[in-house]
Amino acid sequence: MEEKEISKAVIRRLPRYYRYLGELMESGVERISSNELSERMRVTASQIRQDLNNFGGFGQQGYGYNVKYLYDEIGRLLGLDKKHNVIIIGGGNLGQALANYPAFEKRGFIVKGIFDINPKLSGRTVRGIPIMPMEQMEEFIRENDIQIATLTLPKTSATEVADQLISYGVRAIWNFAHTDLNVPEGVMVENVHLSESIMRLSYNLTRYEEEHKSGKKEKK
Ligand SMILES: NC(=O)c1ccc[n+]([C@@H]2O[C@H](COP(=O)([O-])OP(=O)(O)OC[C@H]3O[C@@H](n4cnc5c(N)ncnc54)[C@H](O)[C@@H]3O)[C@@H](O)[C@H]2O)c1
Repeated sequence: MEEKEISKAVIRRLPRYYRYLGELMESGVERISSNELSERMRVTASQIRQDLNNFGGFGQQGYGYNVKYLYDEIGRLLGLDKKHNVIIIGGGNLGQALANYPAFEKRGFIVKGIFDINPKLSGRTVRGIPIMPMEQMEEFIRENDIQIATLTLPKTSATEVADQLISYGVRAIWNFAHTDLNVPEGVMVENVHLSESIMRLSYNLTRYEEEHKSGKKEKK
């Protein structure tokens, strides 16, 4: 299939489509209309049609979307049809929690190794994944075709370690350290901030409580 330029906003929504389509496939659904998908995903049907039209030729009037075809195509676009070798730098609480999560492997993200400066952690394993000293990182990256590096170390070391990773040929950084990294062109960074997510929840909760309070006042 020829691909046209897809907007960043659509790309951000693709993982969610992928998840829903995967669930539909698991429950044996072969075709779905934009209206049905809209109800499940709580997104307007017109948004779904607009988003999925980017891929062309999926929706047929009256037939809906072919779930498996769409799932495979979106998976291919997201690069999920290939395996990606991953390392984690910072084998503390968060690094170990990520290494302990087997679902990444199902999606093709294979955690090959964990690196940490703490010598007490060296030689340990997490779910069979070895924790190694930083001195071994360069050779490991070159020998194991590592594509993605996960940063779960303090922000004070993140920039320095990111620069090292880039010089060893890593092009994708999944950054959990609370700092913005300056990277050269051709290097991709995805920042994850769980605290921003809980702040959004807090905003919604606060707004609800405010509205609820004023609602009560009005009733009096
Ligand atoms: N982005 C998020 O949503 C999110 C959520 C939780 C924690 N964090 C951040 O992730 C980081 C890790 O959190 P944690 O709870 O796992 O902390 P932690 O202290 O349990 O683990 C950090 C690990 O990094 C190692 N380390 C320190 N400097 C290093 C270096 N230069 N090279 C390699 N390893 C090094 C330490 O030895 C330690 O094992 C912290 O910076 C924290 O603020 C981010």
